[in-house]
This record gives sequence, C-alpha cells and structure tokens, in this order.
Amino acid sequence: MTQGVPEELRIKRKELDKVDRELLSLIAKRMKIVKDITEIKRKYGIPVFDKAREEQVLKTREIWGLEEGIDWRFVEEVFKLILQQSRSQQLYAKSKLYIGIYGYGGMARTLAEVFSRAGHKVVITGRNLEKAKELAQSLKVEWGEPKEVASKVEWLILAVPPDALIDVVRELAPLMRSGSLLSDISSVKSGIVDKILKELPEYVEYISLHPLFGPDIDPIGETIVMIPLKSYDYWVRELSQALVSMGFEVVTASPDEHDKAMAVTQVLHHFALLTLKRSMDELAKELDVNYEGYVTYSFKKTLDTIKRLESLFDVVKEIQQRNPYAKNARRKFIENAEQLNEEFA
Ligand SMILES: O=C(O)C(=O)C[C@]1(C(=O)O)C=C[C@@H](O)C=C1
Repeated sequence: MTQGVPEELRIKRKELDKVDRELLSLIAKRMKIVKDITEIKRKYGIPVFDKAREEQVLKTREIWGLEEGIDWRFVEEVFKLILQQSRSQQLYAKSKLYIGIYGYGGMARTLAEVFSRAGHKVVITGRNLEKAKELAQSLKVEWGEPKEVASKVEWLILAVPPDALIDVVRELAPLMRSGSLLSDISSVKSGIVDKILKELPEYVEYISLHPLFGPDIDPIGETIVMIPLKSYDYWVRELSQALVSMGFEVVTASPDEHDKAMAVTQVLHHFALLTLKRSMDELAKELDVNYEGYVTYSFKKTLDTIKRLESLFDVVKEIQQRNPYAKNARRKFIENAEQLNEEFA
C-alpha cells in the first residue's frame, strides 16, 4: 500500500502519527485526573454529573478552540464525547445494593450494565432463563430463577412490557424480602401503578421509575423520573443517592404529573416527528424527487431521531395509546398545524 505514496505525504503522515499519539496520551492524562475526581466525589457524596460545570467546560474549550483557529462546533462535538466518557468512567456506588433485574431487553441491559459498572451487585432473571443467562454472561453478572431472585435481592426492577407487568408482580412481590423495594420502568404510569399497588404485600416498598432514555444510548447524564408510591424516606433517599452517584439526573413526580409532562415532551414529540416522516415520504414521491443528498446539518439529527423512533415503533405506539393525555396532545398538534398553515397561506 505504501508503494506509490509520495515521500512528502509519507513524512506528513508520520508527523500525524506522532501528534495523534500525543493526543491520546493527553486524553489518558485527563482520564487519570477524572479518576482522582471520582474518589473526591465518592468521599463527599458529590454527584457525578455536574451540568453547570459541563456548560463551563464546553464554553471555555470552544473559546480556546477559536483562539487556535478551530471551529467551535467541532470543539463542542469533541468535548461532548470527552465529557460523556468522563461521566461513564466515574460511576460509583456509595453503598452497594443487591439489585435484581427482571427482563433481558435493551433497557434491562442498559440498567444492568450501569449498575454493575458502578459496583452494585446485579442479578438478571426473567421468564426465559436462557435469555437471562445470555445477558448476564455478556455483562459478567449473576442470573437466577425469578422466584429465587425475588426472594434475595434488596431492589427488584421489572423491565418488562406493561402487558406482562401485573402478572409478574402478582407472582413475585409476595416472595420479596421485608422492606425491599420494587420498581417498574414503564413509560406511562396511569392505569399501571394503581394495579401494581393493589398487588403489593404490605412489607414491600414501591417506587416507580421512568428512565428518560432509550436502550441504545449511553445513559450517564440522562434523567430518571422517580415516582415514590409506597415507601418510607429510607428508600427514596437511598435510591435517589444511588442514581445521582451513577451520574443520572433525578426528578421526583406523582404519576399524574409524570404523564402530563410526558404528553408534552414525548407524546407530542414522537407524533410530530412521525407525522413529518410520513409527509416527507409522500411529498418526495409526489414530486418525484430524491432529497437524500440535500440534508442540512440539523435535519440530519432530526432524521436520526426519526430512525430511532421507527426502530422503537412498538414502544412509541404503546405510549401514544396508553398516556391519558395523548389524544389531546395529538389534537393540539393537528390544530396548530392547520392554524400555521393558514398563517402561511
Ligand atoms: O468537574 C467535575 O466535577 C468532573 O467530574 C469532571 C467532568 C469533566 O470531565 O470535565 C466530568 C463530569 C462532570 O459532569 C463535570 C466535569
């Protein structure tokens, strides 16, 4: 391959090799400092994720980049990646929890991975033990029979679709340890949490969770909504601290507050983007045009989001169907589209 490469290009490539090596050494040096920061944060119980500091980091680096003649957007992208890596390197567990995860889908994997990386003891279970075992082995954590797991963990997280949820609660909740905690992670809370509450024995606590991220992204720095339904202060404090020290932002809400907020940020957002996609496809066909080469920087991001939504279509549909405020949200969207259409006429 080197044959035919002009000598001066070869020399320049060598120079690049050297600089890139130095770049990596500097990144490793930064990571070592981050490790020290983790220890300090663990000592004082300071959250991993510090939004204000990250904003300051991005702003200063963008300015320094400009001083060096480097485009700020590039600097922003690079430092966003560095910060993401930095956060995910920092996870710590102040007190170690024994956590059971029922399920082997994408969210089960993401949560199990983060919890075990932070130092918690994780055990995977589910109806299909082979699948549970497969996931557990790939993450190097334990697996076990549902009943056995339910009876030994301190915190059992059910990462199963809403239709399967109640049966699992009915089967496993009575076997849980006194004072232990149960959580579901469903995207809509109305019509689900009440049913779960009815099934719970008196000695089991219940905090419903909604991780506001999909299974396919690095979750550190993202938000988890915490909905305490049946718990003493102990678990609310313990859980909130555990999540914060793993780098999550925690928002506490009631089930109704959660569903209302999600009607705005999730239902409307998904509906608008899927409507956009269908309209794009129809219009492109009608106009007989291939628009793929004409995609702007920000539209590329929109298309990526649409692709993600399409790959999670079942979940998207379920949210649209189950959120009690979804119908109104969709109507608002249609009304506003019509109104805007008149304004633009
Ligand atoms: O300064 C901190 O608190 C850090 O943990 C370091 C760091 C960084 O890598 O710069 C990482 C995560 C925080 O969200 C903010 C900044």
